[in-house]
Amino acid sequence: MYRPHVKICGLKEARHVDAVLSRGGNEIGFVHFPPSPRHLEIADMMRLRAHAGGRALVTVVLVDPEDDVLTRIAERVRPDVLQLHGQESVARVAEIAALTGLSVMKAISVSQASDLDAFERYEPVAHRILIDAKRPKGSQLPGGNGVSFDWSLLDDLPTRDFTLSGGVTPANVMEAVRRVRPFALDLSSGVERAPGVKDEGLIHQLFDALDGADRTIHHTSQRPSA
Ligand SMILES: O=C(O)c1ccccc1N[C@@H]1O[C@H](COP(=O)(O)O)[C@@H](O)[C@H]1O
Repeated sequence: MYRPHVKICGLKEARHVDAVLSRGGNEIGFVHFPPSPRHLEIADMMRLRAHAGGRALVTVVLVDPEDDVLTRIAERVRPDVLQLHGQESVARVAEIAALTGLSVMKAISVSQASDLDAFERYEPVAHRILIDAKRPKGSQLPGGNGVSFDWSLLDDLPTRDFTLSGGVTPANVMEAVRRVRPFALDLSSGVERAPGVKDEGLIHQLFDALDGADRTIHHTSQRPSA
């Protein structure tokens, strides 16, 4: 039976952390990037991290972070994963992993097949790769824009060991699971009623959809072959 690892990102309130964890979410993400409507200061991330305890992986999303920010976050928030969502080079990703001793998930942005060349370049230095849509024109944010990309571009990737993000919602999550079959899914805007405002009802709708997917895939795989 297959259900992807689920990360819900951009959480700002304990009640939303609880909603995600009550439905079996595997990973929660906090954004530390001041232009984002989901930005949290270090003290807020520490509070929510303590609230989550060991119930899920905790990830902090950063965009081209300086060493002093990395050190403060590693020491004070103590996340399990750092998500690097900026223009960090391969060498810089390796440096950040060594500096912090944390798992690093590098985001790569895709709008055409050649963008996936980055996958092979980052794979040797990043513990995980996240594949997101390119930012739309005019957006200040490199992620969290609620836009997806053509998932058929992923058909030729030789692995499913990546995190799919960008515009995943309760309405299309089943299609993402069936079409792409990624190790993990990551979403933020899809469970919000406005930018940066999570909606408990949408969080439940997402997991309801995934629970339905569980059953469908299980039945199909149990069917005896003719
Ligand atoms: O969510 C943000 O505000 C954000 C800011 C800066 C970098 C990344 C950000 N979010 C990440 O973007 C993707 C896709 O989000 P969405 O579901 O399309 O809204 C996800 O990985 C978030 O972690």
